[in-house]
Amino acid sequence: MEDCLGQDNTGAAKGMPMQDDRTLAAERRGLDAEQHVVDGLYARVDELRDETERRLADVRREGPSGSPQNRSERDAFATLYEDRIMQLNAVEDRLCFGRLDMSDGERFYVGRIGLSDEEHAPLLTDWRAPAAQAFYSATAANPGGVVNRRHLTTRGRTVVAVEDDVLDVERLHEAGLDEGLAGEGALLAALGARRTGRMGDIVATIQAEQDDVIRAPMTGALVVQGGPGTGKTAVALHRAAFLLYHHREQLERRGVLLIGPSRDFLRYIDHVLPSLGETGAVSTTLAGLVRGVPITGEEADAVASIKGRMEMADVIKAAVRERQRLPRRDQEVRIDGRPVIIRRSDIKEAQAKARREGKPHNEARASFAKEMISRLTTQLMEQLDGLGDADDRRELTRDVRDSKTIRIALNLCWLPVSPARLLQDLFSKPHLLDYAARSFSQAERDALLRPASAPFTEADVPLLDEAAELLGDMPGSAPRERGDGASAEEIEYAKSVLDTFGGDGMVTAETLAERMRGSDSRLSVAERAMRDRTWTYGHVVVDEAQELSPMAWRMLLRRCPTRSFTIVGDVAQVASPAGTQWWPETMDPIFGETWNLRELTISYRIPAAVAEAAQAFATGARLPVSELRAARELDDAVAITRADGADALVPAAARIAARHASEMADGEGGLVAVIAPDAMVDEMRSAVAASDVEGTTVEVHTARETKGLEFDVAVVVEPAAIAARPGDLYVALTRPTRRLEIVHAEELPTGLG
Ligand SMILES: Nc1ncnc2c1ncn2[C@@H]1O[C@H](COP(=O)(O)OP(=O)(O)OP(=O)(O)O)[C@@H](O)[C@H]1O
Repeated sequence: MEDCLGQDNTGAAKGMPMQDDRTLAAERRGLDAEQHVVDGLYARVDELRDETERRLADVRREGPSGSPQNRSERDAFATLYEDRIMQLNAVEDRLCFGRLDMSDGERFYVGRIGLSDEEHAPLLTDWRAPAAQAFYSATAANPGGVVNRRHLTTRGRTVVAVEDDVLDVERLHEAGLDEGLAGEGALLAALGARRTGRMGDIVATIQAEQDDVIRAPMTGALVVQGGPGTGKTAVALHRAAFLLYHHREQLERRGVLLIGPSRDFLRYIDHVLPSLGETGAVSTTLAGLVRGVPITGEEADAVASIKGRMEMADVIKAAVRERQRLPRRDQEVRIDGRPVIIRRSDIKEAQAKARREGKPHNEARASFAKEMISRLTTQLMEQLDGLGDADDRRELTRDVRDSKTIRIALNLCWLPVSPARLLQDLFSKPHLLDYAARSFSQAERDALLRPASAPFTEADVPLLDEAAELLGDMPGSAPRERGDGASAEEIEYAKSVLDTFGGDGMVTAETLAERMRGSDSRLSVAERAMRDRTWTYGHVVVDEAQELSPMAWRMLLRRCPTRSFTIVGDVAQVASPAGTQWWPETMDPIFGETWNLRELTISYRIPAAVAEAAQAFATGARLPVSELRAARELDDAVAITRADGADALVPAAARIAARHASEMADGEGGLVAVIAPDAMVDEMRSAVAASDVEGTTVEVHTARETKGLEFDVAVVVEPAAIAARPGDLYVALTRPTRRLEIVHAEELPTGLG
């Protein structure tokens, strides 16, 4: 151990200059030694991949013959091997990124996945394993048995740098280690990298305050508040990977649901979990949970705000109940010339009976209809003066059921309806709104009114879901596949299969048993979950959670009755009128005592000067900002340009964007975003297209579209207009990793000057 302690990639302990040949030679030796280890690790991955590919080929070669049991067993194994190959491919980049030297002389390497040799001797420790925690949490003051923590930087399969944090001061007489940021060199290199438009994992440089969140227990709800760029999204994703690793049995069966604010955002993060070796999470937007209804409409904030209120649950309930109607009077109908009376009192009793069964409206309709048909048949039987037998009753039942008049009459009393239709009717018919939303003011009801043909909006999503819950499946729809799970016997069998063939920890016996059950069970958890609206997940991760309304939370709670949530957000960035400005106000009613708040305080995205400007604006606008320190200082990180009048604004912004784009095109490339007020976006797009630069993209966005995203350079146009919603401007100002350009014609908002 002695040879490499206290040396960084340049061979020197922190603070020690490397000057002479001896140091350089030691550095070379250090790199060579690590290269040797890393070569061994990649060789093991190759070996495992070859072996799995061989097994997959064997399974495929057997073809579709044999008993159904054999076939489904083979299918299950094929899926298993395919998953494993995918996992081994996904960990290729930066397979190993750290090494820990412990005070008892033990040494181990930390990487994306755990690896062991044929004799099961450990080669690489999974970053999520308890033994790897010290890599993220050890500090000089609290080394936890770590003498040295080494960061390995690799390019492809080559080790290009090593960097040491010496933590045992006694042994090495070394001091001056930073307690807040572990491995600053590796961290700063990661933070300074050009942005690609796709988020990468931070597994090699997770910081102590982030690690605390990632490894927190799974029970209850964990709310993580943090300013822009503090790594909330990164931490949420790494936490999902951590939980999947530690609670594999539970989570593999129920899955993890990840809710993001937009499709663009989901695309931005979609590499992260696979690169951590996890493919079991379902990522979607709230709207994505309501299938088959396009969400394309927009509406005023005031309307969205009303729709987000918890009282809307009662409105939807009343709207559904309104479909169970009582006729004003009895109605006489003739069946084969014989009279029967559809009595108001019978309908009332049959409805009450059907409701008592507790099924959703559409599903309970069958009970209502059955009861009514029985009562009407009894009326006909009575006309036979006691001479009718069971066969007569059966025949009369059929006559009643087949009568169109009766079907129409019963439908009017208990009308099956889809969630979309229910909402369309509710919001387009004033008398329905007056009935269902009677606790609302007249002005609120008027605000909710819209034409029946109006498209659905984001704020309708939780309402559609609420309606779907109360309505259930339409009569005649295909039965849902429920995740009832495999029987104990099937699980036992799967265990013995695993013992024989060796699953290599890739899959639990339960999952394998479910996959072996039949064709549909072979679908992944994600696929099954997405097909079944009533699917409940093992854990739910919510990003940009400050945007969710009380009705949206209600919708998510239904998907995780155990209330195991990771919730990340920033109340200062809230844009939705029904969102959260203060976590306790939203969380207390939902989670009671079972939620915890953690804060992240260091921004890894924005340079210090950008953080200062954004915080000054936010404080002036009285946004509920939390503490924010920037991990990096960069020169010239903020520039302000005053355009010569409103007409000069767009050309000025386009020129600045083009200048940065061309500078970047000369270097490593990168991303430039122009963030403009909604009304200026089209004009800005044409101006930018006209000054397009080869090889670099300049994107034009509204502030809201950039939520959660980041760019090397952000050109924020006319902040005063964006600041109509202060949270939007705060988001816009905090997107750049390198430089913030502010271009304005109007006065700048308070704090930005
Ligand atoms: N420990 C870390 N090591 C390296 N990079 C990090 C670390 N933590 C965060 N980052 C990087 O900082 C950037 C911001 O992270 P992230 O998007 O997760 O922040 P956020 O808190 O969700 O921001 P916002 O509130 O603006 O959505 C990302 O590029 C992320 O990869």
